[in-house]
Amino acid sequence: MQTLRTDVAIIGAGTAGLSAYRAAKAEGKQAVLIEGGAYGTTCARVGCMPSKLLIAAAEAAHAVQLAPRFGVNVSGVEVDGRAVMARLRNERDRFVGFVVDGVHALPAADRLVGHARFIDDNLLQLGDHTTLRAASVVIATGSTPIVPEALAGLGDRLLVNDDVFEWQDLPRSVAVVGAGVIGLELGQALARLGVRVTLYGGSRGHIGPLTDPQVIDEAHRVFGATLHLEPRGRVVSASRTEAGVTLRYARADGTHSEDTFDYVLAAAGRRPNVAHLGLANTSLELDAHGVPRYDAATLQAGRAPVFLAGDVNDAHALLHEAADDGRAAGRNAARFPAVEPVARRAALAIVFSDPQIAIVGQAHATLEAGTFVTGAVHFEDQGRSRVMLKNHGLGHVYVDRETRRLLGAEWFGPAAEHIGHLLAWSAQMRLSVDDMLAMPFYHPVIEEGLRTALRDAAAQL
Ligand SMILES: Cc1cc2nc3c(=O)[nH]c(=O)nc-3n(C[C@H](O)[C@H](O)[C@H](O)COP(=O)(O)OP(=O)(O)OC[C@H]3O[C@@H](n4cnc5c(N)ncnc54)[C@H](O)[C@@H]3O)c2cc1C
Ligand SMILES: NC(=O)c1ccc[n+]([C@@H]2O[C@H](COP(=O)([O-])OP(=O)(O)OC[C@H]3O[C@@H](n4cnc5c(N)ncnc54)[C@H](O)[C@@H]3O)[C@@H](O)[C@H]2O)c1
Repeated sequence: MQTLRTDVAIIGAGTAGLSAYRAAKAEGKQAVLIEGGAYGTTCARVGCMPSKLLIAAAEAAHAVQLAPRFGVNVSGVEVDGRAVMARLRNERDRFVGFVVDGVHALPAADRLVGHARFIDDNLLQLGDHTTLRAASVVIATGSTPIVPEALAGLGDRLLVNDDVFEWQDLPRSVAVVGAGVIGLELGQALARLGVRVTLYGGSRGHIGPLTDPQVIDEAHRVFGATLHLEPRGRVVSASRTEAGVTLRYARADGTHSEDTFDYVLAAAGRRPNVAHLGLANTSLELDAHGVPRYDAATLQAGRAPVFLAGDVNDAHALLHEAADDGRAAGRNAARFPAVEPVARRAALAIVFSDPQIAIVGQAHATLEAGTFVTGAVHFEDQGRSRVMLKNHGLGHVYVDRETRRLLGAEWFGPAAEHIGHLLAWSAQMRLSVDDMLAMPFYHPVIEEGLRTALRDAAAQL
């Protein structure tokens, strides 16, 4: 057993960990990066990038299916599942390769391999080969998919996102359990690639990250028109049969459905990776999920020299937030005990479904009733969206009654990934609805839909 010392130990070489390592080094401190699994990050290996590659293939298939509605007839179109998955894996491996090369370029002494667990607040054990004493520690261990109890026991018929991206071919049918972000993105993409998909929502009827009841209703209606969506209910049982998995679902209205699929994909949320960290050996106070209580402004756990960055802190679970967290946690860990609050960017989350979803600034559920007005745009008759046969969705902007400032938005419509950025930049610049309406709007563009929503809000003030 070797014993090492460092200023900052970082557990997890994902996006948050890599960013924490660079920040600690930039402060002139010693830092080591500990990885217990494969290098390459969740985002590149089994998250953002492979999911967007699957969606890109699905969009290509969908564009062909839509072509006759423009008067463009196509014949003999088929989805070659093996080719779809081969491109996905090749491109994914390329992205992963860049990350792995970056890690290998770090000084060898700064890279430790092994599963880390705490012996006390400042002492870590790595596998059975190393103990590491650190003046401070950044926990950046990411998260793991949650498998609902009803799906336990399905063996190799149960999938999580990681498994999908290793497929050699597309299966015939998949039940997707959970209509959150992953469920929507992967469920819709698979359906568009010809896989028979049913998307099973949970008991509260959530869809994606939406919290605004009107936008949720519209999303249920629009997705329900093209996807087999069971919006609200509960999976009562799932059992292996010769044909695959038979799933029984109790709808909120008291009726039941039963269907058989090749596979079930668990997309019911993710939990922070804290279970095997030996946190009981530390002085840290843990919440009900076993996650150390920490200060959201400094990312410090209590008064200990321990910081939480990325998915493990259970706050945002987004790539850019993990990178920002890592930077802040790495810097504060290096400067400990002189920790400082971190300036955050305006909140922005995007779902790459079709239509896309963007949540900006304050989500509807976090706003205080009576303090804001809602400006709306319905996309059915929005000019450019209609031209492109993308005229589905509903966008809501929330504007403060007193200051007339943009507070947030829940946007479900075409090009929401771009509109979401305009909205997030406006929210961060603390623009008022009047400032935003004074900006240029070209014709004919989808941004004119944003202007409609802003005008609607302004008219109510
Ligand atoms: C399917 C999917 C699609 C996504 N799409 C998007 C998207 O489009 N846009 C977006 O912004 N976000 C997306 N995300 C979310 C994004 O991928 C995550 O928020 C981000 O990757 C989290 O980074 P992280 O550094 O916290 O965790 P990770 O990258 O998971 O890094 C954690 C690392 O810690 C290691 N580790 C864990 N425990 C230990 C231990 N005890 N000792 C040593 N090492 C340990 C793990 O092996 C891992 O390498 C997606 C996620 C998924 C699953
Ligand atoms: N485009 C992106 O940025 C992107 C893409 C994928 C994932 N992510 C990140 O990864 C996180 C995890 O994604 P996720 O989709 O797993 O989680 P999620 O929290 O977005 O969605 C999980 C959904 O499953 C439902 N659910 C829970 N238990 C259930 C059950 N037993 N049966 C049916 N439904 C159930 C929940 O109500 C919720 O709607 C996201 O919150 C997001 O931050 C981001």
